[in-house]
Amino acid sequence: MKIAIYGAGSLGIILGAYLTKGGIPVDLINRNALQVEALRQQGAQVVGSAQFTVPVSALLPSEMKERYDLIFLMTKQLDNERVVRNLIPFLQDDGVLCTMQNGLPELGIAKILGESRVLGCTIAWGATLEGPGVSRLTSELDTLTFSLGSLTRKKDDALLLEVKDILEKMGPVHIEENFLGARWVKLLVNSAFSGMATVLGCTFGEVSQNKKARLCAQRIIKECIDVARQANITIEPIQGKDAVKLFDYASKLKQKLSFFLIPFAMKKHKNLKPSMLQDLEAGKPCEVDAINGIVCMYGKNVQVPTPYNDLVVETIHAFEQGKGKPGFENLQSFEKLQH
Ligand SMILES: NC(=O)C1=CN([C@@H]2O[C@H](COP(=O)(O)OP(=O)(O)OC[C@H]3O[C@@H](n4cnc5c(N)ncnc54)[C@H](OP(=O)(O)O)[C@@H]3O)[C@@H](O)[C@H]2O)C=CC1
Ligand SMILES: CC(C)(CO)C(=O)C(=O)O
Repeated sequence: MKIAIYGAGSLGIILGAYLTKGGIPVDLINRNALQVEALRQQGAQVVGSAQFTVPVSALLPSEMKERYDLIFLMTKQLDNERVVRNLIPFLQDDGVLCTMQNGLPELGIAKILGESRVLGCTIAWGATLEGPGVSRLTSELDTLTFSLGSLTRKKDDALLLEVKDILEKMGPVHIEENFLGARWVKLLVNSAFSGMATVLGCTFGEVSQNKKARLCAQRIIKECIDVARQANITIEPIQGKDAVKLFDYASKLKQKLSFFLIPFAMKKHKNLKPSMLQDLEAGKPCEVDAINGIVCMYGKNVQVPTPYNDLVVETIHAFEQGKGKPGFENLQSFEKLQH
């Protein structure tokens, strides 16, 4: 199987390093010439929770010549239509694209490639680019899990099983038949913790320790659960935890319990710094429309209000336009929503 990672940055360098180390040849493709040069000269360097360096095959998009059976898509979800259309000539006629992006990217990509040629995978671990060819694994080693699926394929589908074997060179892969439900649980985590940590300029741990920030995260989780329920989506567990059971509430008592549980649920992920915040710090636009924005869009469609998600989107877009910056002072505007 001829395989590529398209958009080998924070995540892609780490996945590429693990696959290559595990004996799966893979091309790491990136538009940034410095990255490609460093990957060629020094190899893919993983630092942080795991530390190793592996010689890899790295290419610029202009150097792509082959047609791939499987492309892992790891660019940010800002320009997906153009990126995916440009990849069509580099996919075999029966080749598939597996998007590892956050949000709900499969639906848009399926409109371009057709449902049968799109796989999706949620990644429950985190990574931060440290420099050309170097990426820091920020999650603990027992959380390097993947949730793999598609809009149409069953659990025993041969292709899903083949991709599972490939990804298991890095960590456990769960094939998810209710794949949208698996997407929604990651969307819930990203909306609440990536959203708030980006607004406040902090880590997941700091969101859950600060009671005002935790309250906002709790409300965002509740909005996601309410929207998904109204849209007939059954949210799946993540890393063995059932977010709906833990965090949905109809009574004051359950609401208090859910608030109390948040720091425990986030313990293993306390050091995560969201990729949205990393983008803002690098002066780049971020994926907020594909994360909190998607929840707001679904909310409108099913008529469930999403005021906390709306304010995250509004606040982060303001930062992108140079109005304000991430910091705990932004909690003030969220406090107004409680009245
Ligand atoms: N980082 C994380 O911890 C996690 C990220 N995700 C998701 O995974 C996806 C990738 O994230 P991440 O690895 O952080 O992203 P990065 O921005 O670190 O990596 C993407 C890389 O792709 C390059 N790129 C962008 N557009 C193109 C293009 N058209 N052609 C070739 N190369 C391109 C970028 O270059 P340039 O620098 O020039 O933009 C960048 O180096 C996102 O959807 C994110 O939400 C999911 C879980 C965790
Ligand atoms: C929070 C994290 C690292 C979880 O995998 C993530 O999805 C992101 O930063 O985009």
